[in-house]
Amino acid sequence: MHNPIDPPVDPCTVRTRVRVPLRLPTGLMADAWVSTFHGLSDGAEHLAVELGPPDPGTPLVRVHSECLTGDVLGSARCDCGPQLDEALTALREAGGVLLYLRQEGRGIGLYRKLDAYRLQDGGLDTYEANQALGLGDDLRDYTVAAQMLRALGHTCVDLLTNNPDKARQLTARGITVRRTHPTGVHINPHNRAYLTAKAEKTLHTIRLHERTEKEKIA
Ligand SMILES: Nc1nc2c(ncn2[C@@H]2O[C@H](COP(=O)(O)OP(=O)(O)OP(=O)(O)O)[C@@H](O)[C@H]2O)c(=O)[nH]1
Ligand SMILES: [Zn+2]
Repeated sequence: MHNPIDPPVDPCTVRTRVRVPLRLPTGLMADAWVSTFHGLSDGAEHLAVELGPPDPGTPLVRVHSECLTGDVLGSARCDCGPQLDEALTALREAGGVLLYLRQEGRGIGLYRKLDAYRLQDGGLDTYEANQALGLGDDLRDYTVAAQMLRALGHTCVDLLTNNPDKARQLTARGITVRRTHPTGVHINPHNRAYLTAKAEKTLHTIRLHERTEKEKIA
């Protein structure tokens, strides 16, 4: 877990390494530029993707934690895939930055997340499963997100998230969060219990009474 009394890491040690265009298919308004970094405090290969109109002033920022099962494979056990799609659309329109953080499984890694899924299929919720594995509820530290934003020249942002801890940690790391925009609610029968646990235990701003069109029909 993030420790609020950790001293801030010197942001001047972090700088972009390369910044290259992704060469998106035409028709998507503008290209996306992907940046890598030198000196990130956890040494992992996090990515920043700048989208939409350049120089948007206070950029819209999505701090997205890696979820291979949801982002890439389309798993409906969580809401990560639809959140990523939604963020990419919003960023293309408004102009902003996606920070794609390599924090799979809220920081416990892919294999242990799948261990946790097995425990959840036995009746534990997402946090109880982490605890049964001897792990904290959420191991994510967003120091690297603050470092990446500073290296890109952003110290004031609008944040797209339902997770209050992201704004709290960024603020503690010297980034001004001017506004927080909630993401949409992407509920389905397979992720309802997961989203309920997030709303009740970690106070994610998710309006659970909203039902998907599919659920209304079922
Ligand atoms: N340990 C664990 N990690 C999970 C589980 N389901 C999704 N994740 C991971 O959780 C991370 C996404 O976190 P979420 O809590 O869904 O959302 P958030 O990033 O806190 O908040 P938002 O900004 O609103 O999306 C990704 O790294 C996923 O791999 C699970 O059941 N157990
Ligand atoms: Zn996910």
